[in-house]
Amino acid sequence: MTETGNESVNPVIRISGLSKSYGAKQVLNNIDLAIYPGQVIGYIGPNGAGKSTTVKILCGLISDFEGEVLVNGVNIQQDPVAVKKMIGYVPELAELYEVLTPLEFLELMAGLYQLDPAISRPRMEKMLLAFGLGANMQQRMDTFSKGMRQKVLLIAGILHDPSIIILDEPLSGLDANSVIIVKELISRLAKEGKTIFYCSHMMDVVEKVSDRIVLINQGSILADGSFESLQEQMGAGSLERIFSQLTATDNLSDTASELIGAFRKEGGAHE
Ligand SMILES: Nc1ncnc2c1ncn2[C@@H]1O[C@H](COP(=O)(O)OP(=O)(O)OP(=O)(O)O)[C@@H](O)[C@H]1O
Repeated sequence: MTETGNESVNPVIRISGLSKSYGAKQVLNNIDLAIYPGQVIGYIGPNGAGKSTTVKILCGLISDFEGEVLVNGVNIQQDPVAVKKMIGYVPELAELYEVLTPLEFLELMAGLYQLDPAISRPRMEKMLLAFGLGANMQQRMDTFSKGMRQKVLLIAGILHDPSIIILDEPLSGLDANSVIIVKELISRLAKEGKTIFYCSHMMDVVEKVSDRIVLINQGSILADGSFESLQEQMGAGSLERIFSQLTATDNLSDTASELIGAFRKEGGAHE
């Protein structure tokens, strides 16, 4: 399956022969991937496939790997600081310095990115308001719900207006209205030419927001293309179905029966 997107321009991210082992365990196996400006990449795969490891390498958090990663032509192993400035990373779970208010935390982040307060302050206030956190700007974050924290993380990740945004399960804990806002935000950022690398297990959302889906399993790319092209190749309707066709080793219905069976005594009586 092939890449999609504007291949007449240089890729924003070029990954060549990327392999990574933890001790004796190889978790990424010779990955090649070229990602183009404005693409929304849905990066999917089963638990343990190697998604977070790829993301950590792209964000410069893991530097001991084989192969080459170029971000806008900059080699990440040679100049990780330059690459970090181009990338916004929104992790699923992160330390938020919970004794701070969202404004204090975002100002700290803006300082790390060396942003001009005249630009960053109104930007963070507008985003907090848009996410319905206007009344909580001066409230310590240890009183925040999971979804409220996730919104602050999201704002922190895009505050410096990066050209590449890496989102790791960004919708985790968000309510239905906030999910709509984030999906809309992703599509508008992509229209502005930003490149989005979106990791998620929520197949229905990946199907809708991504214009290119890359599926990895056991550290290798199994599929790469638009949702429509994957549908055509696999003869399957939903991304959930395509995912399980490509990655499930067992019959999932039998597995569910086994799990239910674990709650029953021999002979079928319920505990
Ligand atoms: N620091 C580490 N030390 C040793 N093994 C690790 C380490 N981090 C990850 N692994 C292993 O590498 C493999 C890939 O992990 P990774 O976190 O990249 O998967 P993932 O696709 O993000 O999974 P999930 O969907 O469950 O988050 C797994 O087998 C995991 O156990």
